[in-house]
Amino acid sequence: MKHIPRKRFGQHFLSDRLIIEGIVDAIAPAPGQPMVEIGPGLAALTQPLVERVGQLTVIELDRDLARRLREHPQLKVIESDVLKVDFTAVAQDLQVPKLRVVGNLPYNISTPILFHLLEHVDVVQDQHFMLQKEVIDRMVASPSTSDYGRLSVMLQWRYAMENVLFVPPESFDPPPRVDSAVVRMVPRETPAALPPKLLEELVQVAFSQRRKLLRHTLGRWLEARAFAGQFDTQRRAEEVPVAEYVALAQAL
Ligand SMILES: C[S@@+](CC[C@H](N)C(=O)[O-])C[C@H]1O[C@@H](n2cnc3c(N)ncnc32)[C@H](O)[C@@H]1O
Repeated sequence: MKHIPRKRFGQHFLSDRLIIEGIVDAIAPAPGQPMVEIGPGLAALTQPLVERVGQLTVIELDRDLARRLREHPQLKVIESDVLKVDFTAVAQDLQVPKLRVVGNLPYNISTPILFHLLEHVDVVQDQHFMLQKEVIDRMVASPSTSDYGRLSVMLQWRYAMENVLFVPPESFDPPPRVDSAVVRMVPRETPAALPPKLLEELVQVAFSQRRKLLRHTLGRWLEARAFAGQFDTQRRAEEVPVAEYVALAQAL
């Protein structure tokens, strides 16, 4: 039976064969690799991926799609909201130290998914995600650009990232209203040790009023914490490189 795409699940199914091949090539799956796909949908990526890896774990929220996927003998289907999936437990179940995570993500929850996976970064080998191009622009942005913000700092601290493929709306059925792209995210091997929640709070305060100088926002926050170190607050949040935010969080 034909599946009617559900808007509330962000269902835009890939239909362009060349783009699908391009994404699979960018992922470069190899036999036996432990891989997890988020939101397999109608299996546009799932099928070529599983042909190369042999076995694949997929996470799908839509009950009808999950039922179809369960008929595939090489798939292990987790029928769940991805935000509730414990990726560390998935790696333990598969008895592997690290997972490769891939997916054409539902765009309405792409940022929460990225932050959820950040909590499980220790069991991730790499991530390849299709997202709104505008979100990827923010993820990989450099300081002193309008795209540079909370997402850039929180992710660049922990991952090396690159935009690997542009994907136009016509590549999907139904087409989304925005351009898309594929990002490769590789966890950094020796990240600075610090509590992520502290960095998150600091960065949120810094970017709360991005047009103002930091002395009005972060400066006050640092004063309240009796911070006695050196940090130039005569700048705007977007002028501060990731390494300086990380060093400040470490000094607190
Ligand atoms: C953009 S579609 C991609 C479908 C397919 N991978 C493709 O490329 O054609 C997003 C998929 O994620 C699923 N999905 C939406 N919200 C989800 C959630 N919270 N957890 C897991 N899967 C979800 C949708 O049902 C849909 O299959």
